[in-house]
Amino acid sequence: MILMKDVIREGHETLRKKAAEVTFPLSAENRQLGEDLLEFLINSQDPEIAEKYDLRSGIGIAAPQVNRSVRIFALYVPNDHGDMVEEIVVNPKIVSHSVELAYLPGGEGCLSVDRDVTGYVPRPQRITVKFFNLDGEEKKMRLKNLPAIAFQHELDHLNGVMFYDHINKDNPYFEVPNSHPLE
Ligand SMILES: O=CN(O)CCNC(=O)c1cccc(Cl)c1Cl
Ligand code: NI
Repeated sequence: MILMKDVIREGHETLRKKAAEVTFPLSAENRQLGEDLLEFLINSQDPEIAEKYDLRSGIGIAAPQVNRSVRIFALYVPNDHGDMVEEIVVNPKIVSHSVELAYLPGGEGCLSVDRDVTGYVPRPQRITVKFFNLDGEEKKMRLKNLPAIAFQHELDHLNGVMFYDHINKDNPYFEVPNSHPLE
C-alpha cells in the first residue's frame, strides 16, 4: 500500500517533469500502480485507516507523486449528487472545456506540498475528457465542478504543473472574470 513516506515533495525534480504515456497492454507494474493509487485515496478517506497509517486525505493522486513519471492518476471524489467518481485514469486528454471557470473558495491542497498555499485556482468548470482504463478501453466522460477541478489538478501533475502555478501572484484572491466559487 502507498504511504505518506512514498509521496515525493516540492523540490523533487519528478514533480516538474512531463510524464510519459504508457502503452497497452499495461505492464504488471503499471497495472499495480493504478490500483495502488486508487486504494490510497479510498484508504485516505477512511477515518480509521487514515489515522492508523497517518494518511493525508486526497480526492486524487497522480503517479509522479510517488516518483513514477507515467501518465496514470486516480480519482475518488464526490460529484454534485454525492455519488463517488471512482476512476483509474490512463493517458488522459481534455477534449473540450467550458468558457466558464470555477474555483474552490478555500483554495487547493497537494500531498506534495507541505505548506498552506492560499489563493484561488481558477479552472474550467466543465470538461469533456478521454482516457483509457487499465484494460486499454477508451472512456469519454463529461465532468463538472469538484470532479472537473480534481481531474485538472491531477492532469497538471502529469505535466509538471503545481496548483499554485495558477494563483494570481499580485492578488491571490483575484476573481477572474467569468469564474464562480464552488460552494
Ligand atoms: O494531486 C493530488 N493530491 O495532491 C492529493 C491532495 N489534494 C487533494 O486531494 C485536493 C485538495 C483540494 C483540491 C483539489 Cl483539486 C485536490 Cl486534488
Ligand atoms: Ni496534488
